Amino acid sequence: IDECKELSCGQDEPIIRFPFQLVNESSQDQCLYPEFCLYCTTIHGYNETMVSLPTTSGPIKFLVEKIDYESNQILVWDPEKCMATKFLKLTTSSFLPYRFSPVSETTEYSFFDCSSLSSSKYDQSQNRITCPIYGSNSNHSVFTWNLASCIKMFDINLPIMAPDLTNNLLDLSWLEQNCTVCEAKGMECKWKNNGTKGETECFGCYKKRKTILPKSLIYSATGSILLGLILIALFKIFLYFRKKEEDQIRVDKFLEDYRAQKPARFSYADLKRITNGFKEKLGEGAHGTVFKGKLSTEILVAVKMLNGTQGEGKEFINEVGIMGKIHHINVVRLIGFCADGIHRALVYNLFSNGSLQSFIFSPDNKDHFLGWEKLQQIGIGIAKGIEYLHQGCNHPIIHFDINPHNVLLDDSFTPKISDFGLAKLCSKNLSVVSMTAAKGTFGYMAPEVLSRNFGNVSLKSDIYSYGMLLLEMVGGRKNIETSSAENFNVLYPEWIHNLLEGDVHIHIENEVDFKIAKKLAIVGLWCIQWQPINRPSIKAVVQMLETRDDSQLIVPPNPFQSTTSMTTNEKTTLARRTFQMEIIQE
Ligand SMILES: Nc1ncnc2c1ncn2[C@@H]1O[C@H](COP(=O)(O)OP(=O)(O)OP(=O)(O)O)[C@@H](O)[C@H]1O
Repeated sequence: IDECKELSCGQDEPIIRFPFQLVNESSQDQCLYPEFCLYCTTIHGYNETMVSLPTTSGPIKFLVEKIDYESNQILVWDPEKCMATKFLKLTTSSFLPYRFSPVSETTEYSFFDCSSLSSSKYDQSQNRITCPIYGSNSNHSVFTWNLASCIKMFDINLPIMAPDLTNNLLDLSWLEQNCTVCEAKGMECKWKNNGTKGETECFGCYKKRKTILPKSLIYSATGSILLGLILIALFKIFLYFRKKEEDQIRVDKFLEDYRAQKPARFSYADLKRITNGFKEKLGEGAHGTVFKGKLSTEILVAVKMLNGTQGEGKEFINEVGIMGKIHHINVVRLIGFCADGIHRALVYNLFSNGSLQSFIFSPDNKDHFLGWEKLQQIGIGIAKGIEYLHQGCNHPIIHFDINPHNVLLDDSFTPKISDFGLAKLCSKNLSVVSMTAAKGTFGYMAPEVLSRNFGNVSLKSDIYSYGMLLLEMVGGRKNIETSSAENFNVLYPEWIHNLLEGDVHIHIENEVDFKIAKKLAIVGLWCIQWQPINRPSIKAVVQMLETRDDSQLIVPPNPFQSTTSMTTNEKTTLARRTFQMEIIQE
């Protein structure tokens, strides 16, 4: 827009901007604020800037010599070379928004009437009086200007700056126009078109100001940018190599961890060192002796030295093969193994509390009984371990030897299933397993493992063993000791049935505890159903144990119901008969 252009009447003429407005001399009606309207004219072939001040005693024209927008001052020159006359006019009329530029000290001015002088003498170029009225600073000598023929009119003291009256120059100030609102918006002011006089409006000039930067600044800016780019590049290179290094560390760590998942192989000499010469014996099982060992100050281990008389070591290979693949919180982790000549050993984490067997006590035995809450947690833990073996691995694993000896307890009594010597890997969808020999621990073995008359060997065989373990935990006695070796399997569950019917008295005061005991017993009874098909899956077992709604738990049919009128001896005979059914060899 026009207001944004830098206007002037010529090369050396003052720049015209707000509050001034440049108009054509002929079209003064465009003037929005006449006192601030400037126009261009030519005098003696020179471009000049003119202002016409509309005073009360008529308009007075001046040439504009200089405009100082900082101090709001305008220096004007009288083209008629009669500044004294115009000065007197101005002193006697209002010429707002201008005023004389004030000074701190008053100055005395003397005025002379020189109208009697011939016009030829009004020649300033020859130091002659140029006007009928002459005004001068009183200090000036009257002889300088040949004032002898003039009549002194008067002297006045004015606190204004008019030292150049004789030079036709006059300094005027204009009242500052309020432009703060526009400036606050980063815009500029102009007189409002069609508005009342003095009304302003804002406008924006978006032209780019041409700025010439010093060379040193350009060099230092370029240098800084280059330095910045080099630093960024170096930082990126550093990040790249650090990321690469981190990746390598991650891969190494992964490989290390991956290797750690596999059981390590120990020599016999290693085991001797680890166990401090097989010094501390933890226990003894059918397949070997277990010793305490130390891998490091933090890792304590149990080293199970297998009996050397174990033929081709099939069970050993089996256990290493299976254990190396499985990792679950409720399954013992195999740390390593030893196959060094005739020596074979398995190395596990050490579980300070030993096997569950040593924690099965009657609730009446207040000193040793673990409490029903803890028993329930242990029961659930074992079930989850079995669930992992049955359903969580690549191939379902049947343990075949779930019993309290093969459940170890860590510091916080988390159960860990161990002893995989008899475990068997099954193909994924096969729930029926071929068995060439019935093996396991007497008392926990499912009937079908013993005799094919009871059905096929399957995952349900572990459920049976688990059921017996649960019932043993509830009864607080070791089932194989219940009665004679012949009737243990029959009498014990019957005892539990009687417990559920309230016949056999176990002292449980607490309602919550009673519910837990009842739940464990009911689940145990379902697990030891004679027909594998009637036993729940391990998933269902976990669900039943974890349910809070025990109203859903139904006591399974009592396989001994029809014999309620029999004496214990008669039941034992029946049971023996049942057990004496023919074992079908595969
Ligand atoms: N990792 C272990 N941490 C602590 N004690 C253990 C560990 N492994 C075994 N034991 C102890 O050693 C005993 C013997 O264990 P082992 O597994 O050899 O025999 P078992 O399970 O009792 O019998 P079998 O080997 O005939 O099944 C256990 O009863 C237990 O007290």
